[in-house]
Amino acid sequence: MIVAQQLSKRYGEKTAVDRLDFTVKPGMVTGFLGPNGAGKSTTMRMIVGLDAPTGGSVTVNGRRYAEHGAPLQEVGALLEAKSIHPGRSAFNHLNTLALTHGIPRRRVDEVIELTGLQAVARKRAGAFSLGMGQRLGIAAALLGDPATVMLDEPVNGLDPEGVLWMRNLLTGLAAEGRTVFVSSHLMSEMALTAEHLIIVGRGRLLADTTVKELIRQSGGDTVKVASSDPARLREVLAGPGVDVTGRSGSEELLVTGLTARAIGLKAAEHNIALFELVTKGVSLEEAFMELTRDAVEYHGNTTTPGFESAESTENAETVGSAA
Ligand SMILES: Nc1ncnc2c1ncn2[C@@H]1O[C@H](COP(=O)(O)OP(=O)(O)OP(=O)(O)O)[C@@H](O)[C@H]1O
Repeated sequence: MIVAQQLSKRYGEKTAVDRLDFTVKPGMVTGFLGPNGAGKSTTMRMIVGLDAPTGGSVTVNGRRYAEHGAPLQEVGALLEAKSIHPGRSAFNHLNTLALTHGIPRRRVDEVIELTGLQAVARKRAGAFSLGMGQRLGIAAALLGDPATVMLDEPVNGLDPEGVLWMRNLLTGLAAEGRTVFVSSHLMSEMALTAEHLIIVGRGRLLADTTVKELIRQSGGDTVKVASSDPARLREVLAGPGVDVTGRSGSEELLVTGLTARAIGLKAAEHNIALFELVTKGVSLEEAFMELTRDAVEYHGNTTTPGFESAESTENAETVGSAA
């Protein structure tokens, strides 16, 4: 369990982390998201005592990191690429860590196997690919069999097989009851891996929510329905918690608060012919972009081809009209 209370970090005039309050709970993967420069790495560094907060506090399993007698057994972290002596083998690197932290030798073999490094464990780490280096960093993070695991961009540099392996590893660690806190810019991957999300922008907390709820709030449960009699359909669908919008003269309505199935049944009951009935999907990426639109520090000046596609524009409208 990680608990941040009014956690803040200033670098001179720059406030990198601004009064963050959040709790990362055990038994699930929590994604830590935010645009570049939002303060994710700084927050993670403060969690493991590599940076000192200028305000507030953060604890792991009830204590500040420095107060733990055996921190590697408490929280395992993969932060930015580790500096490993290039001449040292993966095995020697892990074994030295284990020896200096009172961790048994058999655990070194276990993490080497867990991270799929058996074939290269005796090779010089300096010759490792980015993906292998990433696996070695994860092996080191898991060495102390910690109840809390924190990884900054763990899928960086991994090939598709590696990404899948990472997904299974993270969900497996969470299923064992561990606290798993992971930052990533890969929204599609986070949507598959994380259950809970903490989203920051310009150092501030923007959302502390589930993946499902974030998508729902962005209009992910909106149904588009086209019918022969939109005015009459609007009447029969009206009810508590139901919101119906549509342009005058258009056959289309956008409905929130009812499933496509419920809308279809109501329409049939009142003999209203339907031409289209679609639940509109909103991806985590779209929900994230909408939430963080005003918190992006570094804007590019090019438009991604296809981003302004009919579908995206449609979704943006849906969000607007449903709000
Ligand atoms: N040592 C430092 N000195 C001064 N400013 C810093 C320092 N470390 C970070 N910052 C600033 O603090 C802000 C937050 O940076 P941080 O690296 O925590 O963001 P991030 O969310 O991890 O970004 P990214 O997604 O790009 O890794 C940025 O504006 C950054 O420039």
